Amino acid sequence: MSRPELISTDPSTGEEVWRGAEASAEDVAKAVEAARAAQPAWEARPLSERREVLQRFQNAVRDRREDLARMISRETGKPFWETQGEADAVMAKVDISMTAYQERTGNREKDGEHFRQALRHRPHGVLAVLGPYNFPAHLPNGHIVPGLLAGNTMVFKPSELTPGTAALMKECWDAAGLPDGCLQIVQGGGPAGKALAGHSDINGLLFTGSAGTGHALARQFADRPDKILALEMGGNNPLICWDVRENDLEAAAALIVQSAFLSAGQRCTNARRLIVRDKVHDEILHYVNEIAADLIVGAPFDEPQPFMGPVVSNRAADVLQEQYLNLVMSGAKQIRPLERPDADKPFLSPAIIDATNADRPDEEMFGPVLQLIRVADFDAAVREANNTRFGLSAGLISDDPELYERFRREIRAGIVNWNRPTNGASSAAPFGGVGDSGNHRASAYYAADYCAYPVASLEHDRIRGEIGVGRASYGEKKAAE
Ligand SMILES: NC(=O)C1=CN([C@@H]2O[C@H](COP(=O)(O)OP(=O)(O)OC[C@H]3O[C@@H](n4cnc5c(N)ncnc54)[C@H](O)[C@@H]3O)[C@@H](O)[C@H]2O)C=CC1
Ligand SMILES: O=C(O)CCC(=O)N[C@@H](CCC(=O)O)C(=O)O
Repeated sequence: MSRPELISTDPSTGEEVWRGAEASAEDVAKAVEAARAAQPAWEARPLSERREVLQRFQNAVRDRREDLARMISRETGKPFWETQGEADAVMAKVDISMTAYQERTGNREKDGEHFRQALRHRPHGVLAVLGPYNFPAHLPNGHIVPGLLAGNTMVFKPSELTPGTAALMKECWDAAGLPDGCLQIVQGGGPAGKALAGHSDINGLLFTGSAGTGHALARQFADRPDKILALEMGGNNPLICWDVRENDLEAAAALIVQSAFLSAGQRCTNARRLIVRDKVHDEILHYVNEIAADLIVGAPFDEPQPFMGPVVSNRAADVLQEQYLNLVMSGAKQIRPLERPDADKPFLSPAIIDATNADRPDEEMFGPVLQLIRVADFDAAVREANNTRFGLSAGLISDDPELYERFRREIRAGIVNWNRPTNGASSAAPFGGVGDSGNHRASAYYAADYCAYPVASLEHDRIRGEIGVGRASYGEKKAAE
């Protein structure tokens, strides 16, 4: 029986980018079976050999850096300057994961008087990875590299919007000599993801995507405490701007614009809510508006390069327009409207809306919309910042270090920044959130933790056994000594 086709298209032109077959449930089962068959030999290889494969993968990505960046730009619409950065992040992940593996999950032995204590780590076995579209190479790679390094084999289902990027990454692994079966790609959307997540022979699932899908997966895994489930989900991220000196206003506005509109607002770490002191910060708004008006929105390979491209699809643009309209209808005031110059294309302008007196649903608006919220004092600002079921990233822009001390202590989020954008997190630090942003299995530097489990041992080279207190002859033995 022929399989349904999966086609990815360039959001900025509508042109076809990649075409292939969508995996059926049987294909998913075969992929898991192949990964299972390959796992013991991969784990048995010395760590040095697994590291060499990873380093060859890094070289293969270096050789194809531009191809990879082009493919990501074509499938997502992200500007070429940005996707070259994503290709670099893919390469950088290898060294960072090797350091993290040693530091977080390395082996240790300690000799005592009566026995040796050892701590070693073992891979879980076969791990499934479900990837998002917005960083289709870097984020799944952030699970795959540490997973393979720890000795797992992996089955990766990329986003249905970015199959070509996953296929190209696989070519890099093949060029690196990763043994057959160690990384299986299954292409498809929700149904393929469900089949993979529900397969009885995976040992765990590493997910990056929306909170809605993450909740569905948590329900699917509810009765499987034996399987590892790492959920990296979205946010409704706050950025407080407070007590900024006159001279710093323009710089503050640049931080706000970058936080809100980088990647056309399609980063989980983008600021969604800008919280300011009632009336006082109108100058900031003036600068934010001025910079936002100056941002180039364009196709990925345009010259000069755009600041941001389209959102990923017409469907995504429709959803955002609807969410925006709902805010307007519920009382929000437009400061910069959300515009879509061509109704058949998903290019959106950066939008700012005063939502202070609106009914604001605590949902992630995954696009270039920044909601302004005015409050009376800093207590109210922090309360508003924490007024969300999510807790991924949060930022404070202020010249006052004491305010930052308070903010850092009182805010609930996994990424908390001061006078830096809310996005652009480092892979050399843990990356994850609280609330509906994750399930306490931070990724990036801490990905090593969910890719292996600890085994603690008490050991002796020779057999030494004795029953002491409680054995009838113990007293006599003691007396004889
Ligand atoms: N916390 C983090 O590290 C990050 C979170 N994200 C979040 O990801 C979202 C954007 O990515 P999307 O691709 O739109 O997310 P999504 O949740 O729609 O899809 C993610 C993956 O799950 C699959 N999937 C969808 N429904 C499924 C189901 N019922 N069962 C199994 N698999 C299913 C998709 O095919 C895709 O591979 C945003 O919410 C963003 O905040 C994105 C990047 C980083
Ligand atoms: O996973 C890592 O290595 C670091 C985290 C990271 O790259 N975060 C990015 C965006 C991820 C996203 O929003 O999709 C960032 O903080 O900008």
